[in-house]
Amino acid sequence: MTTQTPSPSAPTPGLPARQAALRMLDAVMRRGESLDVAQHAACQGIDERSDRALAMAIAGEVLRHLPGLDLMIDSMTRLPLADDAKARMVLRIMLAQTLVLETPPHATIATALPLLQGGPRKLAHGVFGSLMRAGVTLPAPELPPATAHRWRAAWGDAMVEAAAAALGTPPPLDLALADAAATDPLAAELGGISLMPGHVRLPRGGAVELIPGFEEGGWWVQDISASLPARLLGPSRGAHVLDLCAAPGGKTMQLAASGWNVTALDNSEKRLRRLRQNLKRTGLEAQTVTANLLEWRPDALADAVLLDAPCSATGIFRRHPDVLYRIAPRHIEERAEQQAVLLECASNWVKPGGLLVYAVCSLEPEEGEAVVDQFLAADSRFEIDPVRADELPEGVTPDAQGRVRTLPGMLVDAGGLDGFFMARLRCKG
Ligand SMILES: C[S@@+](CC[C@H](N)C(=O)[O-])C[C@H]1O[C@@H](n2cnc3c(N)ncnc32)[C@H](O)[C@@H]1O
Repeated sequence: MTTQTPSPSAPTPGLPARQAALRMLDAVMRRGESLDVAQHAACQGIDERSDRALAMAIAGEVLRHLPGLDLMIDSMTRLPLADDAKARMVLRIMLAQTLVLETPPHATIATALPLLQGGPRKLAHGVFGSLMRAGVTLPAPELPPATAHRWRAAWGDAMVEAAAAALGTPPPLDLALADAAATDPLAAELGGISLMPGHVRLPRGGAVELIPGFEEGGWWVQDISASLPARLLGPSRGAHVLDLCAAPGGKTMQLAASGWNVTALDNSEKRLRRLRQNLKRTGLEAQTVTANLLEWRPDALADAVLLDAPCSATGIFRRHPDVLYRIAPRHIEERAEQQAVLLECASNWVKPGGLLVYAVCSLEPEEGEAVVDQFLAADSRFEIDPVRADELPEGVTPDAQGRVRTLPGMLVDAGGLDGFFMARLRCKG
């Protein structure tokens, strides 16, 4: 048997995944890109799916645990490393690898230290080695101070504690079913639970394509919170609904499955392609329109309009912890301005007596409650159509005005849910 020694120019095995993780983190923290977008460029040239998944896992875990990792690093340096120092980021990667992903320390050193080629490798090696010898363990996850401060002011201490706990808990995988009657059999088959008809929750994510029934298309992945806005329109017998800002189509599929005649509009052709693929897989139907909502006119007023407006997406921080580091107050302000304009536009396409549902997957009241309050104060054509408790899963209740706000801390024993805001408005007859 011969042993092959790697040629001196061969890359260290495992290094490309760490390089990609470093590039992704740089894109999120410096350029404000989302991890999903950053992943594409950062993983160029990495062929193995498992390496791309590892890069994503490392970057995600760094973001999930960042304040705690920084505390450890700072405990071992005489002077704190600059926030954006490469050595700090590499140390974060090393600690996340070993403490979260359970890579043995020697393998972490071999695969991550080369990221500091020509830089302070000795320092990083020393800090990491000292922390390992001290037997450090991972502290409980924490929100970044700016987010914690903002959410504490909006929702109180208990919400901030619940959000930090949610950050450290792998979120479950929710399936939305085309046929609500199939709920119990599917839950039994997949070993899941159901919180509402048409909903099945599996304990955690994984390769969705490998879940039995994926090819048959009887369900799609959708957090229970994200399924609530379309549920507020109820079933229909072919009435016309405009699903505005529709892609990739979770709500389009719900509406089509509930009997609505759906026109699904989005300004992103790329995202609409995914919507069409989703419709094809599930065998559901909708007309699709690629257009900027602000420049489009429908042929006729609709019986109902659903506006799932673009937002900061801070409500999905459990699955996308990068939002915690990308979203600043100025982004929230910009989004809120855009949402007000989109809501005003969408309201013009509702028939008298028809319904308008406004929704955002944001935990910022400026993008939810405030947008609807402002709209109603300026537009006397609409009034709130209060949501009833029996339209929601047990443990989620409408607010005093009949709007719905889902927060970390709700349904915790069942695995929690994403943060959403939604309101159902009626166009006065
Ligand atoms: C929150 S996502 C929609 C998610 C979708 N409703 C679902 O359930 O799968 C917001 C969408 O708004 C679209 N969008 C943003 N600005 C738009 C505009 N001016 N006109 C049309 N679509 C827009 C984005 O491309 C994005 O797909």
